[in-house]
Amino acid sequence: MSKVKTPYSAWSNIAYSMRLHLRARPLTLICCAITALVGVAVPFVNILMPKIVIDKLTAHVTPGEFILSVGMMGLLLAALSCAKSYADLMTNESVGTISILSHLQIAMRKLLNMDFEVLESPGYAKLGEKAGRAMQSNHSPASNIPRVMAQLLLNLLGFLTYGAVIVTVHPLIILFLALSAGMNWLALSHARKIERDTREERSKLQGKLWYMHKAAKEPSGGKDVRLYDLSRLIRGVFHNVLAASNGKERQVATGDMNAQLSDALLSLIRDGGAYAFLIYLLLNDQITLGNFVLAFAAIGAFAGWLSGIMTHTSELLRALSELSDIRVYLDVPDRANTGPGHALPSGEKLPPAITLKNVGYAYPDAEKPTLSGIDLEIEPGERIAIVGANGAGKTTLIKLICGLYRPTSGEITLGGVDVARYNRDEYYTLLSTVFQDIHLFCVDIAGNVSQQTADRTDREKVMKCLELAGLIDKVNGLEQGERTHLVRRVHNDAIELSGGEKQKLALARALYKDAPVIILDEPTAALDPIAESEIYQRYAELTAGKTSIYISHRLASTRFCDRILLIDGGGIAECGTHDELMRLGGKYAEMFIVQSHYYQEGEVAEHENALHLA
Ligand SMILES: Nc1ncnc2c1ncn2[C@@H]1O[C@H](COP(=O)(O)OP(=O)(O)OP(=O)(O)O)[C@@H](O)[C@H]1O
Repeated sequence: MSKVKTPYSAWSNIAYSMRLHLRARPLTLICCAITALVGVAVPFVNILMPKIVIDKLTAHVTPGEFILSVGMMGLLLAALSCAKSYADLMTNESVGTISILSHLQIAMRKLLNMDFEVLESPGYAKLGEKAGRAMQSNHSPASNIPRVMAQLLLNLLGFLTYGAVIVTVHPLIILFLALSAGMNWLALSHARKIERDTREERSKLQGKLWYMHKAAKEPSGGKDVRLYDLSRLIRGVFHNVLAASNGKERQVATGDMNAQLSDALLSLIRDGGAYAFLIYLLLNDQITLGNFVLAFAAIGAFAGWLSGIMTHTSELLRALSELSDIRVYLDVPDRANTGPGHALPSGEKLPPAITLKNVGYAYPDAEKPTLSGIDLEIEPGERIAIVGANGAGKTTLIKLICGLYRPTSGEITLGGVDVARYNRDEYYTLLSTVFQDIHLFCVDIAGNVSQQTADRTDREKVMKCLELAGLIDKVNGLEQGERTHLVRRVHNDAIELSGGEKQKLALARALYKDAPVIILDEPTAALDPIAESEIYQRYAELTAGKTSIYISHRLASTRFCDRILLIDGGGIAECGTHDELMRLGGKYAEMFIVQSHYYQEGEVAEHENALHLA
């Protein structure tokens, strides 16, 4: 998948984030606004108190009036502090969590429904890693946009309020403060530029580190790591990537540190200068003592508001760019037709013909197509076998027929209609498939066969399919029978199936679906010879009244098909019945003869008879 340019403006990201929180919990946004408003009101009342006390004392007001005004201020302060605590608690607890859970929900929906071709592409996986880092922690900037905005608003309000106080004392002070703030902004911009420029590279390096960490946790790879003594090699690679990643992170941290240092230095000069000027004004009777106290406190806090504006602007920009990563990942468009489609052919006894016209397919970023110029007509009810060397393109071809891939050239039709015109999910109802990589779900055996909830599962049919697939003895031997859970990571009482048993379960699943087209990609590769032979003997029964497509490396097992296709050189190199291909004396005949040497003649003949009986 090619790199996607971010199509989202800062405003669009802000609106997106607000909508997300508004939909999930509007109260959180209200609390964010309270945090900003009260966050500035509390310190303001705090700095106003000494001025009021001094003004009242110097004005010699009555004790009653003094207690009333100070008491009112105290009450106001207490009420504001309570509101602030509540709002802070709400925003701290909710904002990150809401963002993560909402994104997880959107991602789940997307991942379960998106085009398989995109899901499988490494480009999309990388987008996912980048987005994952931004959306998985409730401390990540992207998860905290409303909070960062509230903090920015708080600092802006503080800046304006305190600025107004300072301006009323003397406008020159504010000018001086603003000038030094500008210089500070330049230092912070430089730090942010470093962060932005290194972002892509840092993300790639972190992706590699996480990939290696994830791979180290996989028991399947763990075998090879131990038996081939790979740990030193892997640690070496990991160490190099880690060093490169640390280098980049240090670059960013140095930029941040320089910005902080310059902030501290400038604050010192700025505040020192402003205080000196204020003392000069007081000594020359140009301001009252009350205003001196107020402005003195305001100048001290003003620096905090200024650096708050800069820090939170910078954080917001970073959060918005992280949010773009998340949105790019979640918004990858689907090409498949998920809306209303052409009506599926119905009423026919047999499934409709599947036709491939000059079909070609190149994997994303591949130098040359894996398949090209494929012309094929699969007749209704025909039994097709696909054979060929490793990597010839057999699985790719069936994924094209399944609609999991879209041809990069040519067209595939079902009943004369381009399959892209059917609604994707309706088209999938026509297919029962067993692929080489079998995925079991964390439900019971019956649910894994029916792919339905327990109340919608036909248990009798499940048992029948398990019997046809050769798994019934195993299931009957289990204490909980077909109600036994699978996937031990999820259920403590689950059982683990062997490779061959998984394959039988996948076949039972395909049989339960009972779709008009059955597609099997090496469905017996992990089966023992007796189980494999039983499947061959039942093949006619299993595929009766259906179109079937069957990939196998066991050439003897493909002889019971109506037609055998040999895939070679990116196309159909040979096509015909077993006898026709043997007479042709081409690659199929060569492969068959080589393979048959490993079987005793009698065994092959016996096998052949069994298949013809089926
Ligand atoms: N997801 C993918 N991305 C890129 N290239 C792929 C992908 N899947 C397969 N290929 C490439 O396409 C070619 C055909 O692969 P395919 O899986 O269709 O072969 P096959 O004939 O089924 O092989 P086997 O007999 O080993 O199962 C191979 O060279 C493989 O490297």
